[in-house]
Amino acid sequence: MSTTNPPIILIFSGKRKSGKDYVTDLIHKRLGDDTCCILRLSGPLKEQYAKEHGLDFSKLLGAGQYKERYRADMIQWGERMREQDPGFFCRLAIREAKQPVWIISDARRMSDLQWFWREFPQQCCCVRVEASEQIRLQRGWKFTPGIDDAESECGLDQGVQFDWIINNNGDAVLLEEQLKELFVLAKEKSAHNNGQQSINS
Ligand SMILES: Nc1ncnc2c1ncn2[C@@H]1O[C@H](COP(=O)(O)OP(=O)(O)OP(=O)(O)O)[C@@H](O)[C@H]1O
Ligand SMILES: C[C@@](O)(CCOP(=O)(O)O)CC(=O)O
Repeated sequence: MSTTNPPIILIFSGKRKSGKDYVTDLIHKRLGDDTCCILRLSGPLKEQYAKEHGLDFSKLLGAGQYKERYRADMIQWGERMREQDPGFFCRLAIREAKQPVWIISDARRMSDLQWFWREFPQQCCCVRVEASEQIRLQRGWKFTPGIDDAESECGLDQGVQFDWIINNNGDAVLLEEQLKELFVLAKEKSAHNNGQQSINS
């Protein structure tokens, strides 16, 4: 069962190898398991795709090259599912969430944001993770036509007013500095939520 009304949802997006997983893992570690959970829209997608194609789900979740071999096909497979039901992966991703702070680590499409805005109009905070092409190349990114110029990577390039833009070019001090306010906001919201829960109980 999920906490259907979390006080805050941080929705992260960013290009391949911008560091979405790195940054969201850092926030998660800092806030702790009781306060915060990471929800990946690609989690249920990869799980189902792995089952149907006899692949290693845990390797699809990792940061290595394995998932890149299947990325183009996974994108198309996921898009066919989304065409039938745009909220399909969003609903699956949040079903077990119990903590007050939800981190969606991988929004890619306007339809993902629209789903969260519609379901949770007061709680969504959109965060963009950015890194230069040079840094992304160093992290193993290679421009791939059909992926890096398609909706999966470019769907949120325009038309979104991000609440936060995090520069993640590898400077740990700068990253920490940028995350300070986010930590404060998340802690405030979760503390307020705990207060509300003890009033209601
Ligand atoms: N600030 C950082 N300092 C050191 N290493 C980093 C930093 N940010 C990202 N990395 C490393 O770069 C690689 C890519 O980062 P990550 O997997 O977080 O990117 P991503 O945006 O989630 O990529 P993808 O969309 O391909 O899943 C990882 O090996 C990660 O550890
Ligand atoms: C298939 C897909 O979910 C892969 C995402 O993998 P990752 O977040 O880059 O590890 C991308 C998409 O949904 O378009």
